Formats: sequence, structure tokens, C-alpha cells
Amino acid sequence: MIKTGILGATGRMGAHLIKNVMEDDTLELSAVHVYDELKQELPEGVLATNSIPEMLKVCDVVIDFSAPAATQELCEAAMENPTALVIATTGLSVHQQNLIEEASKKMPVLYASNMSAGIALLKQLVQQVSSTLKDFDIEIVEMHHRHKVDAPSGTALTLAEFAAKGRGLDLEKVRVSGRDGQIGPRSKDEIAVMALRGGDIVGRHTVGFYNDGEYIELTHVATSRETFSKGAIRAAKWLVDQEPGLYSINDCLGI
Ligand SMILES: NC(=O)C1=CN([C@@H]2O[C@H](COP(=O)(O)OP(=O)(O)OC[C@H]3O[C@@H](n4cnc5c(N)ncnc54)[C@H](OP(=O)(O)O)[C@@H]3O)[C@@H](O)[C@H]2O)C=CC1
Ligand SMILES: O=C(O)C1=N[C@H](C(=O)O)C[C@H](O)C1
Repeated sequence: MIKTGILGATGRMGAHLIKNVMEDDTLELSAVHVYDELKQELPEGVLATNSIPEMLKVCDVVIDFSAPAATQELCEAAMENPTALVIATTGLSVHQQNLIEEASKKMPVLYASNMSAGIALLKQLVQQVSSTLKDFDIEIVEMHHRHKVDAPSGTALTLAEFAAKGRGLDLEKVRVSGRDGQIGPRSKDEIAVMALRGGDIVGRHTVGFYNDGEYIELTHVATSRETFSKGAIRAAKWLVDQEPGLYSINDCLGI
């Protein structure tokens, strides 16, 4: 059995993870990190702790759907106690992204801004369309539930990176995150990434390629959070057998 820990256990994703890990035949729920208060009953023997180092001591793998500060603490603690890490938290700073890379020198780490198989494939399609249809304007729109705290979504940024890569562009130089007022005509290279928030939308991403006379829109819709929790569990099972290094969800899926 793979001893599994959950960081962000009291969150929206945490609730699905607890359920899905407990249902799984090859995973054992060893520990949950409780930042504030755990409102859910857990089976006897599961460590509920507010200490990340204590959680790491009893786990083969930790799955993280939490917040940037928590991910940072996880990476720092894991460098003292190397443990496979599946990291799904978005809204990370450059420093926090570098920490993940640093940690991956000592342990296998899989980072994915989206754990679904659909987005794993969509990234590749976006890069292909971007590099093939060079004259098409690229615009990305994401929609999420009203509780989401980071914008644009990590997935939208990842899709934008693949779009930029398809054209050999530096996303930092071409990304537009809003339009308002006398902004002038659209420049050729810009890639807009726009965020909408409302209701209980689990996650919707559209990458549009627009030209005169035609356009293509590629849309992925997540209709259940279990898409992400089950994707992370699939990643955890794969990751525990890997050497130290930084992996993507595509590595895990072999695509
Ligand atoms: N990669 C993917 O496929 C997906 C990624 N996500 C990402 O996962 C993250 C969590 O999403 P969601 O579950 O909706 O968010 P929630 O706000 O519901 O949950 C966040 C969790 O993190 C905990 N937390 C917050 N701050 C800290 C801290 N400083 N230290 C330790 N724990 C902390 C919260 O504890 P408390 O409840 O006590 O505040 C809570 O358990 C987000 O970044 C989201 O974008 C979400 C879905 C899919
Ligand atoms: O916060 C969410 O809910 C989600 N976050 C991820 C992101 O920022 O891309 C993935 C998914 O879209 C749901």
C-alpha cells in the first residue's frame, strides 16, 4: 500500500481526495494536514496534523491542493525529508516555482496546473495549432466558480505558455490580461488571457484562434472536481516509482 498524505485536506479538493484515496485499493490514507479545523470524521489510524514535517514522516507521497504559502512550506520541509510530491496548487510566485524545481533534485515531483487528461492533450493541440496557423490571433478565456482566489487560472497560463511556445514567443512579453478604454488595435503577437468568475463552474477553458473569415475554438470543460482528484491519484501512483526529477502530467500519461 502507498502511504498517502493530503495537504489542503479541508478544502473543496481535499474532500474529494480524502474520499478517493480511501476508496482506492493501492493507496492508504496515512495523514491529512489540517490548517485550521477538520470538520470531517476520519478512520482510526489516520494522522491529522497541523505540522507538514510530521505528515511527511509517515508518507510515501503527498498530494497538495492547497495555497501557495502551504506549497512553499511543503517544498521546504520535503527538502529535509524527501518524499514524492504531487503538486496541484496554482497561483504560485516565481520563487515558489523555483522551490519546486529545487525540491525535485532530491525527490520525484509532479507539478500540474490541471490534473485532467483532457487538458494534458489540449496543451499539445494548442502548441500545434499556434505554430501551424501563425496568422491567427490567439485569445484565451477561462471561467471558474466564485470562490477561486487566483486569476487567471494556472491552466489558462499553462495553455498560454504552450501557445507562445508554438510561435517562439516569450509569454511574459506578449500576455494581455485586460482591455478597457482607447487601447488601439490588437497587436499581432499578443496573447490575451481573460478570467471570468461566477456560480459553481468547476473549470472551463477556451483557446481561440481567430483569422479573417474563419476561427477555431478549442474548449475543455471539467464537469466534476473528481476529474482532478482522480487525476492526482493516478499521478501519485505513477510518481512513487520514479527517480528524483520534475515531471508533468503528460509524463505520467505517456503522451
Ligand atoms: N491542478 C489541478 O488540477 C487543480 C488545482 N486546484 C488548485 O488547488 C488549490 C486548492 O483549491 P480548492 O480546494 O478549491 O481551494 P480551497 O480554498 O477550498 O482549499 C484550500 C486548502 O488549503 C488550505 N490552506 C490554505 N492556506 C494554507 C496554509 N498557509 N497552510 C496550509 N494549508 C493552507 C485550506 O485550509 P483552511 O480550509 O483551513 O483554510 C484548505 O484546506 C488552488 O490553488 C486551486 O487552484 C484546484 C483544482 C484542480
Ligand atoms: O481553483 C480551481 O477550482 C481550479 N484550479 C486550477 C487552475 O487554476 O487552473 C485547475 C482547475 O481549472 C480548477
